[in-house]
Amino acid sequence: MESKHYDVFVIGSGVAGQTAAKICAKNGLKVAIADKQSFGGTCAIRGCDPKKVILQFADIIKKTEALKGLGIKEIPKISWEAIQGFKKSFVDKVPKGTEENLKELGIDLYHQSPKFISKNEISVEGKTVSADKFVIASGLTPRTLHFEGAQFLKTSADFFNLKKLPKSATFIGAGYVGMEFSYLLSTLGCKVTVIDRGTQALSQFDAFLVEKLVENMQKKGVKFYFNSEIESVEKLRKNFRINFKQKDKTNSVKSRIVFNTSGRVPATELLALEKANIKNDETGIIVNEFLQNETNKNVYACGDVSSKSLPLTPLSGLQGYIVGNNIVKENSKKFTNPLVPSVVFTYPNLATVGLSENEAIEKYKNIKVYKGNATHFYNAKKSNESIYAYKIIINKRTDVIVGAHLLGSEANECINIFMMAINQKMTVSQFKKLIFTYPSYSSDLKKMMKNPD
Ligand SMILES: Cc1cc2nc3c(=O)[nH]c(=O)nc-3n(C[C@H](O)[C@H](O)[C@H](O)COP(=O)(O)OP(=O)(O)OC[C@H]3O[C@@H](n4cnc5c(N)ncnc54)[C@H](O)[C@@H]3O)c2cc1C
Ligand SMILES: NC(=O)c1ccc[n+]([C@@H]2O[C@H](COP(=O)([O-])OP(=O)(O)OC[C@H]3O[C@@H](n4cnc5c(N)ncnc54)[C@H](O)[C@@H]3O)[C@@H](O)[C@H]2O)c1
Repeated sequence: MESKHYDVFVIGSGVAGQTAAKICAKNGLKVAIADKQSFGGTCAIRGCDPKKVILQFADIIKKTEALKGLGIKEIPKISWEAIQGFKKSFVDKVPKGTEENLKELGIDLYHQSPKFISKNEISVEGKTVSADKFVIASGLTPRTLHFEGAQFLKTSADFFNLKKLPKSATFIGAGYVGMEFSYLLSTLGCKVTVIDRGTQALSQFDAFLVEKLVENMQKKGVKFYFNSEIESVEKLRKNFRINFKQKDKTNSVKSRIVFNTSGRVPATELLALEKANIKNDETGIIVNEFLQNETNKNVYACGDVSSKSLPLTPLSGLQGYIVGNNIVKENSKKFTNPLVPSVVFTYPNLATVGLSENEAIEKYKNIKVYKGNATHFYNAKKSNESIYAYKIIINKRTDVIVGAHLLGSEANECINIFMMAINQKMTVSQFKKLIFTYPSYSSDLKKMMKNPD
């Protein structure tokens, strides 16, 4: 077998792997990167970016629906084929652009999953390749479900390749992916069912706001089943029948397509980590504050696959940057959990940053909560929005803002203002002294902190 040696071998060409690889190459190291799929990673090809291209059409429908009869005569009709074509115009460029970019930096590319064969060797494309350092940045992959008929389930990656809009769809899992896609399909006219084993959708988000979002989707015809365990999926002539147990009651729904949106797990299965003594568990590759594996110090992990990650793009980029720097200048940077805002791109969006109400009680004991509906605010009224709500958490002793949770059409942008306020440890009175543009949604944030709950 042919053999080769690199200073750094990176597994995975998403934002985390690319960032680490580029830093190493720019600092004169001999670098290779392998991906088993098209180069570019989840966010750019099968995640955030193509999703946002498609979602904006659903958002336009929602906005115009609210203004129908108030100036809008007809709700725009969409062409799924044209939307997919527009989305493709972004996605199709990614693999070639990514590869060219990496090659220009002198990085060697491999198009296969490598397998570790020893602590510092892998086998890939028929070669034995050794390296001084390895970076594992292989991301997450959909969780495998184990009931009868699970082979019929589609994944989020399949969603992006739907040739036509299904008449009906079922989502197993009401997390980020299940909620964003069910909002999208239901708005475009598909009959949607969502089944989750938990007690609520989006368990990481504030229950008061999630309930409002779910109620709103229910009003638009989305059916939700919580506390439900799937028993089997049967293939019928045109449809699938999804059989599930809700508490002790057996139930079933039929739909044209069924998506597994039950979460994503670390993509490590193909790597034969045990051959290199790389400790991992269900949270991913176990790493220390330098994002270095403790059982094999020549291995770093960054992005979704690292045990210290939250699966969000900005965090993957940050971790890739830290790993790149720690390889170039031995362990010069520590990963300390930054404040990470997050948003579910339904309409309205659901956004969060900082502490939840319970976390704040645990940490500070005495807290103040500003909570309520903002549908009477001018911004909501002028767009005839029927859902706009908030919960903002304050440390009562210091008056410092410690958490913010927003449900509104511009929550995805407004949450960043709270991210900065929390980062700066701003008090409510300092926040209220700032001048914001008017009548912007950000100016509503000051109004939200008027009367504590
Ligand atoms: C549908 C969807 C929507 C999302 N929307 C958002 C959003 O709006 N905002 C946000 O912040 N985040 C979003 N995310 C999460 C975001 O996409 C990830 O956090 C981010 O892409 C992780 O980057 P990464 O580099 O760690 O991993 P990835 O981008 O997943 O890259 C990992 C790469 O490794 C490759 N790989 C895997 N196994 C192997 C192997 N054995 N050998 C070789 N290569 C391998 C994969 O093919 C992939 O290219 C979304 C995710 C999904 C699925
Ligand atoms: N807007 C965004 O930033 C965005 C969008 C999509 C994904 N993401 C990232 O990707 C990650 C994965 O998202 P996701 O939606 O795949 O997972 P998730 O963890 O957000 O949600 C999974 C849901 O499936 C349910 N579930 C699990 N097993 C089940 C079963 N057997 N039957 C029924 N329900 C089951 C869980 O209770 C949960 O509600 C997220 O954590 C997020 O960080 C982010």
